[in-house]
Amino acid sequence: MSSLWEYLIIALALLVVIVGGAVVLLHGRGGRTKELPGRESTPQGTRPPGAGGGAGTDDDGGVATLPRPGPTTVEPEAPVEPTTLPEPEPTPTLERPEAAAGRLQRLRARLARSNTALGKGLLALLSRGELDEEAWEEVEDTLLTSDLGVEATTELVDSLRTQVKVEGTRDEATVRRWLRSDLLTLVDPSMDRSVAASRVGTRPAVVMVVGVNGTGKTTTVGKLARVLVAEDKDVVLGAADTFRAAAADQLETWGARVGVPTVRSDRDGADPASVAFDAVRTGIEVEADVVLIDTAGRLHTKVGLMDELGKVKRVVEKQSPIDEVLLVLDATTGQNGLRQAEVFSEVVGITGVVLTKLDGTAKGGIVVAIQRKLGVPVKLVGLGEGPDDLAPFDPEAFVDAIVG
Ligand SMILES: Nc1nc2c(ncn2[C@@H]2O[C@H](COP(=O)(O)OP(=O)(O)OP(=O)(O)O)[C@@H](O)[C@H]2O)c(=O)[nH]1
Repeated sequence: MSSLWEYLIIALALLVVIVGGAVVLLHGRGGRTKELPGRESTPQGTRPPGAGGGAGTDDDGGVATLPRPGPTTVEPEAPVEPTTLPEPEPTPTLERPEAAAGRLQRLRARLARSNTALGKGLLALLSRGELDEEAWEEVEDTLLTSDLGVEATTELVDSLRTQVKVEGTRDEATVRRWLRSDLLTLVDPSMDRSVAASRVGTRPAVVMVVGVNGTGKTTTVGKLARVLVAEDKDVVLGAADTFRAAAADQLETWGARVGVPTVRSDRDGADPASVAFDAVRTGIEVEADVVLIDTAGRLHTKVGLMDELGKVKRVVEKQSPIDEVLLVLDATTGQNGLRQAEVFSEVVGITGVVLTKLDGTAKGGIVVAIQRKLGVPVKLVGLGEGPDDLAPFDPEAFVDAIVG
């Protein structure tokens, strides 16, 4: 009897060992999945947005079911492909911007398209048979609609009246000559229209670009960088428009196309003064020729925003003087542009004007009105949305485009 018990105990012990071994084996194969470093596990019951129910996941996010394998077929062995190295990443080719000189000649047609109407209208009026008071009033009206301003219009009409009286002849060629010469005097070719873009002693030149919303500031900074790169300048861009979310990206893209670095903050709404400060510091460190600072568009009537602009300027000046403050004005806004110019000038002291969107307006007379009001020259004009559609302002080419 006791030997029967002994056999039973031994058999039980063997059973325990066999079952235990089987459990350990099964667990070791399928119980744990190693997480790839850096891959995040998705909390149960949640799914990243846009992730569909792929293999292994049912649409309700419940129990995963794997697709059933079909009948096993033995595939013939695939021929071994010769190993090819991956194609090297192409080096981004930098664009070569068009030289600045002569751009206005190329863009003259765009200027002329809208402004020759003015020139033609004037020529037709002036060379017509009888120049009575009514005709002179028409000349005045035509000039006023071009945004030349009352003062400049009066001067021009007076001068033309005198010439008609003194010389008598009024054939078209003569009248065109008068008009060209008088307009040129008003536009004032003697003004210095160069943009400060060369190192001053041991530091880069610093240019700040300001203006109301949507006038084309960011675009202008990008285009100006191209003008300067074409002149072999080393440029650094500062994205101090931290208000409009896409402005820094937009500026960075402009810079990258011509190999120009952009200093920016990754945070929307960052302090624009500190970005501007960093940009100038970078410009000093990398020994750039010029630092161009883009600022957020702001209404000249908002005191708080104008104060902020004053602060940007003061903070930059703790590190380096600002050599140029360019006011970007949309030529199509007409007389309101003059008021903007006055206020910006009071707050940050404008040294030059960039007149954008001159391609879409017959109001070229604003050039004269602004220069007179502020005493600062129009230095650059925007004549389209193309990357090289910003040209140094050339008074002669401008007047020629008007009088034909
Ligand atoms: N036709 C034409 N369009 C221009 C010219 N300059 C700029 N633009 C366009 O004007 C629009 C506004 O330009 P942005 O550079 O974004 O203006 P911004 O002043 O930086 O705008 P905010 O940052 O909102 O103040 C864009 O669509 C430009 O392509 C120009 O000379 N001619």
